Amino acid sequence: MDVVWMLLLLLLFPLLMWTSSTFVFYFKKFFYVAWMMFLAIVGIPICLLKSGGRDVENMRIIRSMVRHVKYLFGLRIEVSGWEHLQTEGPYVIISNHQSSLDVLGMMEILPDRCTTIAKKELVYAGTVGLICWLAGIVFINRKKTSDAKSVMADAAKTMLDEQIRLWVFPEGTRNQNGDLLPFKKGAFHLAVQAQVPIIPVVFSSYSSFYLRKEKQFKSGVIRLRILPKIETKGLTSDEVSCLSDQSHSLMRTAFLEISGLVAKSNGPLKH
Ligand SMILES: CCCCCCCCCCCCCCCC(=O)SCCNC(=O)CCNC(=O)[C@H](O)C(C)(C)COP(=O)(O)OP(=O)(O)OC[C@H]1O[C@@H](n2cnc3c(N)ncnc32)[C@H](O)[C@@H]1OP(=O)(O)O
Ligand SMILES: CCCCCCCC/C=C\CCCCCCCC(=O)OC[C@@H](O)COP(=O)(O)O
Repeated sequence: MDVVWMLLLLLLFPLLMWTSSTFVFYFKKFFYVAWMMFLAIVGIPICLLKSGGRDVENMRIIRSMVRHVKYLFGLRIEVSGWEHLQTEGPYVIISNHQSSLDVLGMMEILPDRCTTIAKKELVYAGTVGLICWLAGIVFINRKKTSDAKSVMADAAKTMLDEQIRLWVFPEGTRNQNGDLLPFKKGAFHLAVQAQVPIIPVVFSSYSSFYLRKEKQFKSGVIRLRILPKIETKGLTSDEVSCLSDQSHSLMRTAFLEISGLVAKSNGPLKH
């Protein structure tokens, strides 16, 4: 009897994959999380053996372990502006944030000694949380601004002391509304406090292959554009809003361009 059920399931799986895009969506999402969890199980002992604990150098291990994942999902990543990452010393990378799939693009271009700022809930994400901690990810409590500010002020000092680069998602949350959300200020305070440049990175819209509401997850292309660095030397906290607006405007223009979208004067964005 068990064999009959097994055979039925084996037949049902390709049938569902062939006929139901909703099934494909849930299967791919499940597989993405499961595969990352599995990679983390393999990666954790490697990190521990190589560096003995929490160390930004562990990001190299994550980077090399995650690079093949795009092929499993039929995703192609096209990068432009590599030359803008040829910057010595610490800097802050800012990018838009659409989904946990951003990790794939991130690992495609992640410079050495670069870690990220993440919500504290991620540390509890099983093996993925543990490997994130081992790779020096800085966890913040978004609900307590004062705590988040002090963690980020410490990060500004650590960046300089230990020559570390930090990747921040200034929208502060995942967003797939076809445009950028207004930016939170933390990334810009961080760069000004450390007096380091900001390098904006823009991911094109995922709407041609990944739609959360419509339950669609197809093959597709992610365009990643690295923009020229923005210097912060000599700037003070008074200029943070201006810096944030300037970055937002540059990134929004690039986002629309690489996503093939046009902004209507008062209406929604259209392909
Ligand atoms: C091998 C297997 C691998 C497995 C796989 C591994 C994957 C390995 C990659 C993982 C990758 C993870 C990816 C995670 C991705 C996320 O978790 S995204 C979510 C977490 N990140 C963030 O939220 C970062 C952005 N947020 C911020 O920076 C926010 O500003 C803060 C710090 C949270 C504060 O938030 P807020 O209070 O809501 O907002 P905001 O309006 O910015 O600030 C309020 C006031 O405080 C001031 N302020 C803000 N920040 C500061 C500051 N630092 N200093 C002084 N004043 C400040 C502002 O200026 C503002 O004052 P006004 O200008 O209005 O007077
Ligand atoms: C105890 C088990 C919990 C299981 C949780 C599964 C964790 C995800 C596992 C594999 C995915 C690999 C990529 C992990 C990094 C993605 C982090 C991420 O995208 O976090 C969301 C955060 O940016 C914004 O969150 P909100 O949209 O504000 O909320």
